[in-house]
Amino acid sequence: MDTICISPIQDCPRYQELRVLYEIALALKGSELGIEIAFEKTLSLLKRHFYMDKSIYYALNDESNELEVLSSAGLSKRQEVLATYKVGEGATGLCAQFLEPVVIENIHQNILFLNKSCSLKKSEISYLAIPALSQNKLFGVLGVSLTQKSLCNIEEMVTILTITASLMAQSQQIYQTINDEKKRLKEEKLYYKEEILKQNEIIGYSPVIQDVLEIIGKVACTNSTIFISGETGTGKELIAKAIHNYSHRKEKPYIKLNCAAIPENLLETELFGHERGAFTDAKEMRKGRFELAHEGTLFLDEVGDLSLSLQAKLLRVLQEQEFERLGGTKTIKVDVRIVAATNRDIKEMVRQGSFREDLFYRLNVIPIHSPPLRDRGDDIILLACYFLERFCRRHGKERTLLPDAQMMLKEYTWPGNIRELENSMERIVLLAPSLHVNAQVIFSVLPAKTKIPTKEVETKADLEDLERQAIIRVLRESRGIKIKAAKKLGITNRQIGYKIQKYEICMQEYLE
Ligand SMILES: Nc1ncnc2c1ncn2[C@@H]1O[C@H](COP(=O)(O)OP(=O)(O)OP(=O)(O)O)[C@@H](O)[C@H]1O
Repeated sequence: MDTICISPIQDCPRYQELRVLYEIALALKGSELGIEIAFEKTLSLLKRHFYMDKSIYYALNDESNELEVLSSAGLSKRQEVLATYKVGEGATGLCAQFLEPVVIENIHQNILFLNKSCSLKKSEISYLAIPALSQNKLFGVLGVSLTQKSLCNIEEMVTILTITASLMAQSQQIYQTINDEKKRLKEEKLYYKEEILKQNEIIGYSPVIQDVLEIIGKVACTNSTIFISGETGTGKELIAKAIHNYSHRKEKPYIKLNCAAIPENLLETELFGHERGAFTDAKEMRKGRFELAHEGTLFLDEVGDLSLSLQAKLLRVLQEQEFERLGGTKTIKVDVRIVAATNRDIKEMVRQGSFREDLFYRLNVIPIHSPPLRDRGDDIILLACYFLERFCRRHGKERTLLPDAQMMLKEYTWPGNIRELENSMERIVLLAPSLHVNAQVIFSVLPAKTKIPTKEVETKADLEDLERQAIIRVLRESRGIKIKAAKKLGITNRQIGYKIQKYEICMQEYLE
C-alpha cells in the first residue's frame, strides 16, 4: 500500500506568508509608543522574507500634499530625503492619487518609475506601490521593489502588501491621534498654568502697592519670617504666595493654615500632626502642616486668632525649628519659612496681653502692610477692569465701564477691599443689561448707602458729563421712551435725539 506523505505545515508557502503577517502584526503591536522602530521592523521583515531589494513606507504630509519617507529598509538617510513625491508624481504619487495599487513589472523600461532616490540597481525588476488606508483615509504608500529571487506571484504579493499597508496605516492613525491628544493636553496644561500665574499676579501701580512690591523683591529670597498686616481682602495671601513664588523655595510646598477656621482643639494636630493612637480617632499617623511644609513656606493666616497656649507652642517651633507630633516622643526637625498674617490690630492685642509679645517679635522680623483699596487711587479702576475682563471671559460676555461708573467705583470706600471689588465685578458682569456699564448699574450692586457721585462743574466737559448723566437718568425713568424723556427734560424730541447721538447713548439699554 502506498503511504501518503503529508509535508509538515512549516514547508507550505501559505503558512510562511501567514507567519510573516503574524510577525508584522507583532512588530506593529505597541507602535503607539513610537512608530519608527515598529515600521523599520515591518519593512525589514518584508524585505528579508520576500527577497526584496528595498521596502519603503511613505507618509502623506497633509500640508504639503507630499509623500515623505517615514521609514525604509534598503535606503540610506540621504536617499530617504531625495525620495519625496508629490501626490500624482510617478508610480508612488499615482498610487496616492487614485488610492489603488500601482504595479510596474519592468522598472527599467517604464517612465512612471522615477528613481528619485537614485538607488536603482540592476537586480531590481518590479515595483509595487500600495496605498496605506485606514477608515478610507490615505495615510501613506507602501513601496517595494522585487528582485529575481522574490517569489513572484504579483497578485499574491499585492494581497499581502495590502494587508501590511492597512496595518501600518492603522498604527499610524493611532499614533497620530495619541500624539495630537498629547500636544493638546500639553497646550492646555500651559494655558492653565499661565491662568493660575495670572491669578496670582499682584495688580497695581499706586505708590503704596509699589512699596509693597519693592519689599517683596528684597526679602523673598531670604529665609526671614514675614508678618503681613492689613484689612480683610487687601491681598495678604496674594503677598504670601508672591513671597513663596519669588523665593528659592518655589519648587517646594506652599502650605496654608487659616488659624481662625479650625476649632481650637484640632489646631494643634493640624499644626504638628499626630501619632497613631494619640487619641480615640487617631487610627493612622498624620503629618501636620509644619511637616508638610518642610523646605517650603508655611502661611499662617489669621495668626492673631491663636490661643495663648498654642502661641507658646508655635514660639517654641519658631525658636528651635523642631517639635513632636501629638502623642509622640520623636523630635522632628523641619526647615520651614514662616509667613504670618492678620487683619487684627496685633499691637493692641500685645498691649492687652492677648498676644504674646515675644511671639510678636519673632514673627514681625519683616513687617509688610497691605494697604486698603481706598488708598490705592487709580488702582481701583485698574483692578475693576482686570476683574471685569476675567469674569467676562469666564461667563462669555462683553462689558465695558463708562466714565460715570468708573468715578463711582473710585468714590466708594470698599470696606471689603479687593475681595469686595472682585465679587462686585462678577455681579456686574452677570447683571448689567448691556455692553456699557454705567453708574446706575454700579449703584445697583453696591450697598444701599452708596451715592451716585456728583462732581463740581469746572469745565465744558464736566457740564456735558452732567447733561449726559441727566439724559440717561430720565431715559431710564421713561423706560427708553424718547418723547416722554424729552418732555420731562423740557426739550423737544429732535433735541433729545441730537443729544443721544452726540453722547453716544445706547438706547437699547433703556428700552424695556
Ligand atoms: N493687587 C491685587 N491684584 C489682583 N488681585 C488681588 C490683589 N489683591 C487681592 N487680590 C484678590 O482679592 C482677593 C482677596 O485677596 P486675599 O485673599 O489675598 O486677601 P486677604 O487680605 O488675605 O484676605 P483675608 O484677610 O480675608 O484673609 C483674592 O481673590 C485675590 O486674588
